[in-house]
Amino acid sequence: MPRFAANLSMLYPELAFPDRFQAAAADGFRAVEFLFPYEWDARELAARLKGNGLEQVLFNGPPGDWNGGERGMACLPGREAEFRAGIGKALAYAEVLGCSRLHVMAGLVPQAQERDALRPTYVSNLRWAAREAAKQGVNVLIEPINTRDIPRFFLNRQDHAHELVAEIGEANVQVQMDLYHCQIVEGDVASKIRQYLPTGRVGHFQVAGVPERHEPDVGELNYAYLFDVIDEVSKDCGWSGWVGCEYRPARGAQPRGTSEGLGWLRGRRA
Ligand SMILES: O=C(O)C(=O)[C@H](O)CO
Ligand SMILES: [Mg+2]
Repeated sequence: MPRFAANLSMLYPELAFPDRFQAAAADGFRAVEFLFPYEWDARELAARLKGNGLEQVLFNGPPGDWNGGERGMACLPGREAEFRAGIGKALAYAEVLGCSRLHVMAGLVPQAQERDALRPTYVSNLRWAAREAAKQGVNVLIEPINTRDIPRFFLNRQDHAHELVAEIGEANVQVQMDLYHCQIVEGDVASKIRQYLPTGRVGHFQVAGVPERHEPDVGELNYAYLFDVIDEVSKDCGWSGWVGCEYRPARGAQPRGTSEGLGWLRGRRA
């Protein structure tokens, strides 16, 4: 059975962020992920994890000016110093949270620039981040994201991500395979799991229904089937990572809306 982690940036929206740890544990989760922890003290978050018996399995590096529309800095020439400072900050959080996966967002292709022209900057930034992360046993993850949600995002396809991982050439760089984005951009999701999971280069999965990004049992993807594929391939190749539940509960911020939407998970937990 896949192991499922609650994404606390999206689940339990009716609760204050620090209270979501307890809610996730009460719903039977043993692990969590979230996007950005930086407005919270790392020690306070570590205490929430410990107090609720939870493991932190993933979070994101600083994305640049998120409210101003930025979605990462890794591909942006001229932002290297800020990128490196952000990785330093993220790794300090990773240490305190005991987290071994860091998602580094690629960033947007600036207007009037070609994606390929940004590749050297992206590769060199990721290589630097990976070497820093390796010093504390952290894996750096890169995630293809669909361009409907994030227009002009640098990284959209699984094949592009795996090509870049090979070019970066560091053992601790892996792909965060978000099946929601994968279905929107390219489809053929089960075949892609079978193609990429055995390579050892998939570090984490994330799931959500398509197209609304609600619970996995809402929408066009058959997750019961896909979880069986992950199970089957994992057994063959010895993969033992996590599946992040990164969706917006269909019942929105209604009290207990997240918990009531977890029916899809019943009987599926490792
Ligand atoms: O949007 C996603 O799918 C993510 O996983 C990012 O971390 C946030 O954009
Ligand atoms: Mg994702």
